[in-house]
Amino acid sequence: MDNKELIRKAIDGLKYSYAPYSNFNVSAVLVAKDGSIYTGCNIENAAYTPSNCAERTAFFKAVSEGVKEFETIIIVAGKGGKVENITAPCGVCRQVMMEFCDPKTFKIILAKSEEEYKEFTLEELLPLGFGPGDLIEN
Ligand SMILES: O=c1ccn([C@H]2C[C@H](O)[C@@H](CO)O2)c(=O)[nH]1
Ligand SMILES: [Zn+2]
Repeated sequence: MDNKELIRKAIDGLKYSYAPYSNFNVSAVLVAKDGSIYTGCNIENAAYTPSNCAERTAFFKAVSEGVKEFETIIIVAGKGGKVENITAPCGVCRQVMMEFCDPKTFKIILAKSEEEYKEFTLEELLPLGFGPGDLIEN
């Protein structure tokens, strides 16, 4: 899938976002190195803290199925499912990305539409990140 198709898939996934408290809908499409694709939406909770971001939903779906090498994530978001701006991943999600992705090559695409998007590496969004390499000798 090219970037446009991936962004379309992310926008389509906004309909699954469960966000009755913030009304801020987020959808992510995670592309693994083997070509497989994992979607994710934010899932809120009446107790608030159990809420999960769209990005982590996608990562945890993939890892729970044995997939741990990733190339790209596409993120779209907006109040009431209307995407008006690009939205960057929260710090917790950036840290989860750091666990499984090469900060120099993992691409984070923040999209407003199929035509308008910005692309970053994980390193750009999480400079000097702390990751597995700091604990495990490779
Ligand atoms: O990058 C982001 C930012 C926020 N959220 C979710 C968490 C919560 O459900 C709602 C408002 O913060 O948006 C995400 O899923 N991803
Ligand atoms: Zn997050």
